[in-house]
This record gives sequence, structure tokens and C-alpha cells, in this order.
Amino acid sequence: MSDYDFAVIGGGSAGYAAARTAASLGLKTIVLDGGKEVGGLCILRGCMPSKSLIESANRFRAFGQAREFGLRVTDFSYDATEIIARKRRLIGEFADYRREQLETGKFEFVRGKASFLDANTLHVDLLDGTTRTITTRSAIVATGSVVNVPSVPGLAESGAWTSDDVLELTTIPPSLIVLGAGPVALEMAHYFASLGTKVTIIQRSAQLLTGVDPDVAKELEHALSDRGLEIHTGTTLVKIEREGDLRRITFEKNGATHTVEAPALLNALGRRPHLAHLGLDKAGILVEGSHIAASATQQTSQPHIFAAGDCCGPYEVVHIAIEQAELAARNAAKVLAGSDLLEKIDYRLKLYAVFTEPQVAAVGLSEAEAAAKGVEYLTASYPFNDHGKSLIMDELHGFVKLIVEKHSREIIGASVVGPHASDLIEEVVVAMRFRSTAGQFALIPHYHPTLCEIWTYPASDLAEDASVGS
Ligand SMILES: Cc1cc2nc3c(=O)[nH]c(=O)nc-3n(C[C@H](O)[C@H](O)[C@H](O)COP(=O)(O)OP(=O)(O)OC[C@H]3O[C@@H](n4cnc5c(N)ncnc54)[C@H](O)[C@@H]3O)c2cc1C
Ligand SMILES: NC(=O)c1ccc[n+]([C@@H]2O[C@H](COP(=O)([O-])OP(=O)(O)OC[C@H]3O[C@@H](n4cnc5c(N)ncnc54)[C@H](O)[C@@H]3O)[C@@H](O)[C@H]2O)c1
Repeated sequence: MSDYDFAVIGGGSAGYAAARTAASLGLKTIVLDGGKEVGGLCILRGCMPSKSLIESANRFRAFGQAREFGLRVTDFSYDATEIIARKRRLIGEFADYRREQLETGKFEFVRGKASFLDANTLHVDLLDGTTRTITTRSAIVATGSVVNVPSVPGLAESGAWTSDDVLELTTIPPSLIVLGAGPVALEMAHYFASLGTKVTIIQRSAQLLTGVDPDVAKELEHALSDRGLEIHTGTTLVKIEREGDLRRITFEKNGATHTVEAPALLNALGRRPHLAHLGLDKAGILVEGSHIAASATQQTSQPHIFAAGDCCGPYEVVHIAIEQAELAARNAAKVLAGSDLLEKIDYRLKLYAVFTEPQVAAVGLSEAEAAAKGVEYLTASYPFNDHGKSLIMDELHGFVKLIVEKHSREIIGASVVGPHASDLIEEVVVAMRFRSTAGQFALIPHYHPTLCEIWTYPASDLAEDASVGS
């Protein structure tokens, strides 16, 4: 007889969602979290603290744009210590709330680092210095991710900041080099640039935000360049040197060698799953590349052990971590009940958003993904510099784009670069959830003048009935 039905390793977004779901299904559940603080990445060092800093930056930028609106804001400044203090206050509140959720008593919550002794037994190094061994009928690994430090010569010794450091920074540097151009790199570049830092971005891929459609990435690059950010894409990092307070980065581009220097350097070269000392091999859990191998049922190579969130991927964002974890818990209950009718994860409505200015957001398939799947598709886009509400807002960068299946005209994807992109995309999510065609979408009433009205233009262009919107 096992101590528990379901053991959750990791109490972040995925772990909490799995535990809540498992307990609601009547499974005797335990959550083991080894972090010094309770909350997980999203609350403590990810989504929420970064957006708190970005909110301050966006408001500061708005002061600088006042003249366009006939306003005079003179003598404005910022205090980075107060920006960080506000972030700490908010994060403290969010973390307290998460701790309360973990301590409701619906499942057991234990502070300690867990590792597998075998496929049904866990060793736990408790935070109070003692140890415990527990047995469980099923489990989920939800241990998240850690910052990656690739083997670029000099990077490890360079004293480069990570996103964790930026979230505690009370002095804003005059200039900064950002390595990478994923969401962490660009959101932090936006934060610093908004506060007046001269930012240089060095990116390996030929575009910003590898994986988003090139037209979207190009538009963001134009907008950020217009704001004065220096952007180098298609580069290879050669070495990083530290000389006194300066960091010098040498990189190659188109066969030529370039050097840039600044007093501050941010390593935003990605994250990797947090799997150290988990004893996955003792439980017979396979790792593929750097991630735990998980099937569409979120089962690992051990059918009674599941994985969710950053530790298994493939999309390391919160709503997917939660979706995977809830599905995994429901499937665990089914496995324990002897059923093999398990649910499979569906990424048809997967979302993506980057909180720069302008923002970037996408749902469903990108053009490259549609092409790779052999889907015949059509696209239509519309620019914000020709849309009434965005002109009123002086938001002139960017566009919206719809992607439809060529024959049915069902919407299969969409992208936005522009103001409030992360909110604008949600309308398409709803439409796609109900498998709307472009024509049906175009007929949905839109209040005037609003930003979301902009969707009616590409929707009308792609409508199955050419008279819609004409
Ligand atoms: C700067 C930044 C900004 C981000 N912004 C966004 C955003 O705006 N939107 C978005 O969707 N995503 C964002 N993300 C990504 C998002 O934060 C992650 O995808 C998400 O938090 C992952 O959740 P998780 O549950 O997999 O991992 P985590 O929340 O990291 O949880 C893992 C937990 O496991 C615990 N743990 C680890 N090993 C053990 C062990 N052996 N035993 C017990 N416990 C263990 C840890 O203490 C931790 O609490 C951001 C990430 C970063 C770095
Ligand atoms: N708004 C959001 O939803 C949000 C915000 C921040 C982070 N996140 C998530 O957190 C995770 C981490 O984000 P991230 O931006 O750190 O990672 P990322 O993997 O998205 O980007 C890392 C960047 O580093 C580059 N890179 C990696 N190794 C390199 C090397 N050796 N030389 C040169 N370039 C190299 C990659 O090309 C890429 O541009 C992601 O999964 C992301 O989705 C999401």
C-alpha cells in the first residue's frame, strides 16, 4: 500500500495545477517543492516581476510621448529603487496567495527537494535539514527550468546578468549588451531602453524571436530600431572579455568580425529543464535532448509518471504548463483506475506573447508550421498606421495577420505586432476555439472606434463569400 496516489514534484504553475486537479478527483496527493521561496518561476522570477518592471517602463515612455498629444510633462524621472520596491510588494502578495493555495489542506504540501529512488519511491531532503521517504502510486515531474549558460568563451567569467539579476537591479546602466533575442532578451531590452539605456542586441538567428513568422519579426525589428536599439542578427558569438568595468563582445557576421562594448551584459541565451539530482534514471524516466520525454498524454517513459511545464516543453509558457498539468492529473486518475482512454494534449490554440512595445502575439499555426504540415493556406494583413483607433493613439508600428485554410477558410492562425497585441489576439482565440471561418469572423460586430475593429479588414479579405465587408 503506497503512502500517496499522486506525488507532485515542484510547486510552480504546473505543479500547483496538477495537485489541485488531482485532489479534486479524489487522489491522495502530496506536493514537494524544494525552492527557498514558494511561488515558482512565473510569480517569483518570471512573468509577473518582469511585467511589473515593464509596466513602469511603459508609463515612463508615455511621459516622453506627451507632446504628440498636446501635453507638457516636464522634469520627469524615475527611481529604479522604487520600481523594484513596487515589484517586490506585488510579488510578495502573489507569492502569499500561492502559498495559501498550496496550504488549503486539499493536498499535503511539503517543503523539500525530491529525487526518485525507484519508479514508486521518492527521497525528500526537507528544508528543515531532515529527510523523508515516501511511496506513491503515480507522480508528476514539474520541476521547471534554470538559466542556460552556453559554452561561449568568456561568458561564464563575464559576470553577465541573468533575468534574475535584472529583476533586482536598482541602478540602470548607461549602455547594455543583450545576448539573444528571445522573449527574455527583448522584454528586458525594452525595459532598459525605455529608461534611457543604449541597448545593443546580438542574435544568432537571422531574425528576432526565432520561430515567429519572419514578417512579424522584421516589423518588430524596425520598430525597435526606430526606438534607437542597435540590433545585430545572423551573428556567431566568438568571445566575451571583461576589462575593468567593461564587457567586450566579439562576434562574426557575414564573414566579418565585429566588437561591441558596454559596462553591462545580459545573458538571455535561453533556459534548460531543471533535472539535476532528480534520479530520473532510477525511475526509468527517459530524457530526450535536454527535456523529459513526454507523450501527448503527458506520460513519461513510465506510464504512471507524468511531466508538465518547462521540464518537458515543448512550449515553455504558463498557460501551456497549466493545461499539460491538469490533463496529466486527469490521466493519472484514469491510469490508477485501470482505464487506458487517456486524453491527449492539443496545441491547436497555442498562444505566444511578448511584452515589448510594440507587443507581439500569435495564436495557432505560423505560416512555417502550416507549410510544414502541408496545409494550403491564405493570409491577409492590415497595418496599424491605416487604422483609425491606432492613429488616434499614435501607435503606428505593426499589423495584424490572419491565416486561413485555403478551401474551408477556417482561421488556423493569427499574429499581431502592435499596441495591446497580447489582448487583441484573444479575440481570434475565441473565434478559433469555435472553428470560425474568416467570413463568420468578419460578421461579428465590432464597436467603433476600437483597436480590435482592425481584425475585420483581413477577415473580410479572406471571407469565403466575397461580398462580406465589401
Ligand atoms: C523573465 C521571464 C519572464 C517570463 N514571462 C512569461 C510570460 O509573460 N508569460 C508566460 O506565459 N511565461 C513567461 N515565462 C515562462 C514561465 O515563467 C514558465 O514557463 C513557467 O513559470 C514554468 O512553470 P513550471 O511549473 O514548469 O516551473 P516552475 O514555476 O519553475 O516550478 C518548478 C518548481 O519546482 C521546484 N523544484 C525544482 N526541482 C525540484 C525538486 N527536485 N524537488 C522539489 N521541487 C523542485 C522549484 O522550486 C519550483 O518551485 C517567463 C520566464 C522568464 C524567465
Ligand atoms: N512573454 C513571454 O511569454 C515570455 C517572456 C519571457 C520568457 N518566456 C519563456 O521563457 C523561456 C526562456 O526565454 P528566453 O528568451 O531566455 O529563451 P529563448 O530560448 O526563447 O531564446 C534564447 C535566445 O538565445 C539564442 N541563443 C541560444 N544559444 C546561443 C548561442 N550559443 N549563441 C548565440 N545565441 C544563442 C537563441 O537563438 C535565442 O534567440 C522561453 O521558453 C520563453 O517562451 C516567455
